[in-house]
Amino acid sequence: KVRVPEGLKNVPTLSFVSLVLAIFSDKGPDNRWEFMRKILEKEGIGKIWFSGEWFIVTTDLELTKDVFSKTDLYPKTSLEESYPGSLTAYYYGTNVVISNGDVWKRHRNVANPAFKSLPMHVFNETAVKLLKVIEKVDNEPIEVKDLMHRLTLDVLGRAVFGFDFNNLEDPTNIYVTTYQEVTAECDKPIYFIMPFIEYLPYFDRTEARKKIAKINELYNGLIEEKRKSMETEELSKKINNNTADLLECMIYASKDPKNPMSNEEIRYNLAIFMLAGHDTTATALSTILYVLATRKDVQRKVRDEILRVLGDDLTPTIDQQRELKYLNMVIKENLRIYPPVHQLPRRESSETIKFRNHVFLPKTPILINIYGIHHSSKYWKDPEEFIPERFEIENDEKRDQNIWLTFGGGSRICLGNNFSLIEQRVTLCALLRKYEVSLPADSIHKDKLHLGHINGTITGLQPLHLIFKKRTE
Ligand code: HEM
Repeated sequence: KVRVPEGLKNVPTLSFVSLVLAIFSDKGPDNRWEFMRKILEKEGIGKIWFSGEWFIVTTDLELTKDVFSKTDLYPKTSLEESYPGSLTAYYYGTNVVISNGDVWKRHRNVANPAFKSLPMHVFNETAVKLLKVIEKVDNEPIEVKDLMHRLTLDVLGRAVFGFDFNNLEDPTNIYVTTYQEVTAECDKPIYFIMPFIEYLPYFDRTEARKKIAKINELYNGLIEEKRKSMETEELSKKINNNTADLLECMIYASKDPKNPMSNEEIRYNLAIFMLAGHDTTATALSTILYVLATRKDVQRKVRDEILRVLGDDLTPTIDQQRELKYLNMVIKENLRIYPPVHQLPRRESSETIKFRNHVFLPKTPILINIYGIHHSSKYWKDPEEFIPERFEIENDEKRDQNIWLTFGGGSRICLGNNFSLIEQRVTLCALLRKYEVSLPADSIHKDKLHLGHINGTITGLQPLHLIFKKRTE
């Protein structure tokens, strides 16, 4: 498979060695963009050899729009097809993120109502817990990447299936550590670069499978319990008074004979919601705190707005969130400059496709490079500058909507975008009201923020210490 297919011969080649070095030295998407920029800004498309196949990497908007609108022509690749019998396929199975056609529609129909009414009390209460943790280390550097992961795991556990991981107060409890071990094992890059090694006895992942069994036991128990509550009408009551968690909403929606869903399918969706919502929002919150710590003028302006809109409240209502116009622009610009999903999960052509003077044979893998689109000088003026005003309504409306792809696009757009935005706003309001944020003078990030590698889609971050100094109001 190393031989280049005829139709891709005239697509410029991107460096496989640079990519592997970037992955193993824990470099972020900014580093990859550096070695891809020249080709992608000029051609909009490049090819790279990876895990035994030639991939198309693109920042071209025409191709991107096609991928979003012609989902039958560019379906996602199932985990079982990409990595048959792998640990990742075993844990995440078929779910709303990785499925196509009628199967995807059924999953989306069941998951969709769950994201319509979000549990504000979970966001608010977790923000208060966060403040208590920070209070204990007042005015000393605290590692924010880990702290934000603890926060987002707690929020997800409670909002998705009513389970408190309690990671903020007790980061060493067995559910937290098992969950972290499972996700760390699933993300190990070596199994993506050389998927075949998973089948060699030396690399056997039996221990990891046992850990997955433990997490699955938790999920299965909760699913069973909630199915039972459907029989007693308890679940209907929760749905009617908007206190159901996402799992309860899914179980309720799967009552519809048009969208049946087995316990196993629901479990795969729980696993993928945790994946989709955990590192992503933690990265978003960490990078925005860095931005606020290093741009005191922005921090001051955001805080002034929060104090004006919220009055004496600690956390904002949904109506108040709409009024936080400057904060919303800062959030959007942060998500442009540091997109937590730097590359969309792989699609592949379902038939032969002609694109310009190239030919993609069926099953050609295609990756949309979000980081590249967000940082391309073809689409953005001064792309490396942090300018929240880009998102003032009049500027935002004039722009092609496909150049800000933080949450993807088309019918596969992120289901949890509001979930994450609300979580970010609530957390930031509580933090900025109470604390001044700054970067220690000796920080490794003093010249620029050093991103990192989590996996092929999600952006990581090097440890980031920030100082939270209590404000005197
Ligand atoms: C800053 C935070 C987040 C970012 C940047 C993000 C980004 C994305 C992106 C780019 C996609 C499109 C994937 C594709 O087209 O292949 C997506 C899909 C999805 N996201 Fe998010 N996401 C975030 C938070 C969340 C949260 C909190 C949840 C759930 C609790 C969630 C659930 C989903 C689901 C279920 C899909 C699949 C939608 C579908 O295919 O129908 N996301 N997300």
